[in-house]
Amino acid sequence: MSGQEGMREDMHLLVTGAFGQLGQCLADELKAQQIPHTLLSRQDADINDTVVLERIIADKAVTAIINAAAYTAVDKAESEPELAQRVNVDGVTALAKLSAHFDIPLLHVSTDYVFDGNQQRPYVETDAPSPTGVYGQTKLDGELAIQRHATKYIILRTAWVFSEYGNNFLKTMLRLAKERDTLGVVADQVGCPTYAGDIAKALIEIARQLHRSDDDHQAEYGVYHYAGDEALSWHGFAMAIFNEAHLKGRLPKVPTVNAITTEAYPTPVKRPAYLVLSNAKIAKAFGVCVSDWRQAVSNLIQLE
Ligand SMILES: NC(=O)C1=CN([C@@H]2O[C@H](COP(=O)(O)OP(=O)(O)OC[C@H]3O[C@@H](n4cnc5c(N)ncnc54)[C@H](O)[C@@H]3O)[C@@H](O)[C@H]2O)C=CC1
Repeated sequence: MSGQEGMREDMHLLVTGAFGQLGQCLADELKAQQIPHTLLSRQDADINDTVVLERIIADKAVTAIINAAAYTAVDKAESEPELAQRVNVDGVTALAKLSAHFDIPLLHVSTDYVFDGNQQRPYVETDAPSPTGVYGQTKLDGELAIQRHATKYIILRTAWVFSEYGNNFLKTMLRLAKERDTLGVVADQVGCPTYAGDIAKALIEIARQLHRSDDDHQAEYGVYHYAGDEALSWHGFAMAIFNEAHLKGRLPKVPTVNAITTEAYPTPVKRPAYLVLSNAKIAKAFGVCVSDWRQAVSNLIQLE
């Protein structure tokens, strides 16, 4: 557990799941912006542990919760649905109840996988969810639990998250490119790469705006989409990474990347074919910048 005190107004943000990919980007950003906060990893406090969380929220005078904790193993969830349910539904329900109890906003992160990807246009927040696997279903059930138990909430659905932390597509591709001359990458699934650092910035900016909003009725609580500003296939994403790494002198040779089909790369959960999230609602409500993922890729490769 760690925190910072007294740098800016009386806002104090509690981050759960603080040692995940997004959690670590939130930690970096909160420190950089000198915003008072408390970081809780799973070891510090399980999101199901209401008694511990209640004490921390009261002791620290927390003004909003940002939940970056989740069960995120999309395929594994098919064989351990109880575990996914415990975190993504039961734990999120506990946080929603705490949000209501303390009358503080809950900013929660959800996924594009609440949709089936069968639509031919970008998904807006009012499109009907239709998850294709256990992970997506538990994330949707978590959203519904928040809507049932809390009134001050932001549910931010995002997609294809990458960063300097944890395991993600960017890191996997850079590793594979150093090991192999030829790769096969799926070319018939389209989505929006999103830098976790940009999600962190967006969440903090929203928390700040909600905190400043004197009149709760003006606060734009609800469901939002937030994803990268340009959609492309995994194959296109891999090529963008390799070309940038090569340009920056971090990859001597761009490997041959064969475009393969979803059928040729079967996974326990069938991935959506076209899952593009519209950022229009969040841009209008909070004025946050969409994630410029190409810039983020370039910055991260520089750090390699
Ligand atoms: N990674 C991706 O591509 C995408 C992620 N998302 C969502 O973004 C959010 C953040 O994802 P990542 O940072 O990539 O995930 P991650 O798997 O890197 O981090 C999740 C963190 O939650 C913690 N956690 C798990 N169960 C917990 C519990 N019971 N109590 C407290 N902490 C617990 C884990 O220890 C881990 O540190 C999640 O809500 C995820 O569903 C949405 C779309 C795509």
